Amino acid sequence: APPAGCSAQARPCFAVEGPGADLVCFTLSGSEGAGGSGRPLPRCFLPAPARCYSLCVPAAPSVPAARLHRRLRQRLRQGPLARCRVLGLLCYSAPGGQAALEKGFLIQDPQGGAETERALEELLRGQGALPPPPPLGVYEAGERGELWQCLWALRGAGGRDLLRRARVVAAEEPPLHPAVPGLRHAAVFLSLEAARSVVEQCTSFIPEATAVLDLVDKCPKHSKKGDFPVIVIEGLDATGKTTVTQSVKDSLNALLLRSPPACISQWRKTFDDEPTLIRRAFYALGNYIVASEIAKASTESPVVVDRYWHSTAAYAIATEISGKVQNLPPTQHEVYQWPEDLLKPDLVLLLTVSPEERIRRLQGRGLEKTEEETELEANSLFRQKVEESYKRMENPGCQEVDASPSREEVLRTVLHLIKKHCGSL
Ligand SMILES: Nc1ncnc2c1ncn2[C@@H]1O[C@H](COP(=O)(O)OP(=O)(O)O)[C@@H](O)[C@H]1O
Ligand SMILES: Nc1ccn([C@@H]2O[C@H](COP(=O)(O)OP(=O)(O)O)[C@@H](O)[C@H]2O)c(=O)n1
Repeated sequence: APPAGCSAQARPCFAVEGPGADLVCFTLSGSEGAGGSGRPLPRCFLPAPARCYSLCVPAAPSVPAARLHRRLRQRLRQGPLARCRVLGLLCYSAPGGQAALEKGFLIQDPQGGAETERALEELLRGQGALPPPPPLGVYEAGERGELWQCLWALRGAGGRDLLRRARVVAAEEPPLHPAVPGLRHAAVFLSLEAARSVVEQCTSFIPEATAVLDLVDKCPKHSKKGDFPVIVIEGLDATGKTTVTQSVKDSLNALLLRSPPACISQWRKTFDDEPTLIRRAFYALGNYIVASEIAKASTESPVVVDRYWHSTAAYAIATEISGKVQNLPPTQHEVYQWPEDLLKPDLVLLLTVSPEERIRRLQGRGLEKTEEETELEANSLFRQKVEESYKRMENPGCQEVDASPSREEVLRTVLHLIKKHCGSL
């Protein structure tokens, strides 16, 4: 009979987000003989003496859960745990299942030994009761080389209870990346209210959140565009957005705006240090503030905007969806749609350059790099996912401009496209 707590219906699947592009997937099987026969175990479980552990917290768009996940990630880099390798882990339902997504970590301890397990237990006990700390998954080899997961609930005072013991069996990669269904609530906010409510939950521990909300609430709702054209310039870092927006401003006598707007950019660092849920909500609200600036300015002159909604969505999607470009939500997915309550520009141009040219320009500029920019350089997959997400945006979509030629030529192309779409200026 299957061990207690492990029924066929409640069978979670796991995807390990390895450093490679693939999701390494496994599931749990109740009975010893069932499933997986002949298929190799997922390669993320290293052979003895190495040991593996797992921790998962709900991926529901909740501020406390998002902060618990981030706290655990930070703590897993410290003390005796620093010698472990930590990989991202997503726990999702088998096809047809109803379980909500959980996000966590697969912890590989290359040396094995009791110290790591003790440190993990201490770490979990130190997290307090709210939200409840996740159970600890411990993986151990059976007599015939098969692998078992023991799921332990830790008692606050010490000791632990076995929740279930189940065999680990290799599984197919799911047809859709497990993070895709939750994206719209966890990272891409499709209305002012959705983003606002996340930032509102942060006011008790991020004082700047109140200031951001005050600014947002001062903006007129549903700002309408004036009669002058509004042109947005998008693209990866160092593709020439600053250069192009400045020249377009001079050529058209336009007003130049940027997202996030100046009035909240002093708080960027604070929000960039927060988990995705909070960080992306901050940038989303920035766009609504910019919208009210665009509405006002476009009654008086053309407006050119350096980054806007498409940047917020594309970076959010690309950071949340691990692995290869094929893991992105399919075209026409809701996360590629413009929020209905956000002022739409007349034209969005996406500047693209080859990866080599972009790195040349980054080095030429010689400014300090943000963590995300460094990651972009190190991880060309991430760069490809940002660019592909930009290209999938709809209503309005992005019109691509090859920004590799000289500054003068790029400007000529951009002005030509503006003229074509927005008529005489
Ligand atoms: N068409 C171009 N050809 C060569 N270098 C360029 C061109 N456009 C911009 N640059 C240079 O590349 C670097 C990045 O450009 P920038 O406009 O700051 O990009 P972004 O605002 O997209 O980060 C700057 O040093 C800039 O002078
Ligand atoms: N509208 C915006 C603008 C920036 N961002 C975030 O800010 C980062 C890039 O901003 P940046 O100021 O470094 O961009 P550059 O203008 O320097 O190219 C992206 O990685 C996004 O995470 C956003 O989410 N939404």
